[in-house]
Amino acid sequence: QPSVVGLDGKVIAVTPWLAPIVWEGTFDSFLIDSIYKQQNITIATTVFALGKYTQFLKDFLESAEQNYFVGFRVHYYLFTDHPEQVPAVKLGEGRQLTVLTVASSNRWQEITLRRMEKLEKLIESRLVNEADYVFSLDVDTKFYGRWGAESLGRLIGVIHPGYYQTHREHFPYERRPESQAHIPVAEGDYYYGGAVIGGLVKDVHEVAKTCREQLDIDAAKSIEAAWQEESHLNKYFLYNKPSKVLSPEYLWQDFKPHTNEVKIIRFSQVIKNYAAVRPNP
Ligand SMILES: CC(=O)N[C@H]1[C@@H](OP(=O)(O)OP(=O)(O)OC[C@H]2O[C@@H](n3ccc(=O)[nH]c3=O)[C@H](O)[C@@H]2O)O[C@H](CO)[C@H](O)[C@@H]1O
Ligand SMILES: [Mn+2]
Repeated sequence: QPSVVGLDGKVIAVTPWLAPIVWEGTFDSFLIDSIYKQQNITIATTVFALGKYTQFLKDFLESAEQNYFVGFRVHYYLFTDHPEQVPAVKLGEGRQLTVLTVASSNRWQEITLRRMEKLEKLIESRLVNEADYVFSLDVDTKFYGRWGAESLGRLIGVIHPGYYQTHREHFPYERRPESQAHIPVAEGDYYYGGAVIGGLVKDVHEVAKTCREQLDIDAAKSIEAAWQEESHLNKYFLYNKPSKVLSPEYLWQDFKPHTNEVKIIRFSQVIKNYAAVRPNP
């Protein structure tokens, strides 16, 4: 199992398959932005806000405008069942937001896992023509620090902040062999968070399509993986390694105390009252 933090307490900045792990101090932000700016790219960003999760949109969008790909062309695609609740947030130059209305659901598990299918279809219908890169992000989040072109690459996953020092036997992977998301106990590199998926449009399409197909096979057998699409994403990344891995700086949790290795918190899950925001327990 690859380490994320060494025995000396220093962070590890490369995976065993030679993909960078992005940490503060490993890149020159000005240089890396200027390289990608020359390519005149568009970064599509999908975000879902169904039911009571529309309450997270204002902070998500406002903090993204301050921190997320500042100076780049960013196109948010916002899926919601309450288009009237989308807040008016002033966007910077070159940035736009498209609201896409979707059906409501009374199960949070269904909402989160259906994102794969919606992402797959959106890429087919629009993103192939409208964007170069795409990120799918959780909405119950806030940006606190820079998130720029250092995060770009062919296929991007993020190390979940809750498990970066956990032995893989204890990762919450799906363990039932009947599920397509099954990962045996002696396998696994990292535990990736479902809150961030990114990369080239074509490569993210492959992730979304594969996970949607695997979710469908499970559903036909009435199996739902331990952490829904996150479990299927972890399975996908085990056999299709990300070309770049984002450190937990790119996915923190507000309730987690700061640690020495994480020098900057860039993106973090806000504290939420699950019972109050989700449609079902
Ligand atoms: C930090 C992290 O990696 N979080 C993952 C984790 O729990 P989380 O507790 O972060 O899941 P969550 O409740 O935030 O749901 C994921 C996302 O689905 C959307 N949503 C969900 C419920 C709802 O009523 N309305 C709505 O819009 C919303 O965009 C939300 O951000 O596991 C989930 C699958 O079980 C997802 O893989 C999440 O990405
Ligand atoms: Mn979340």
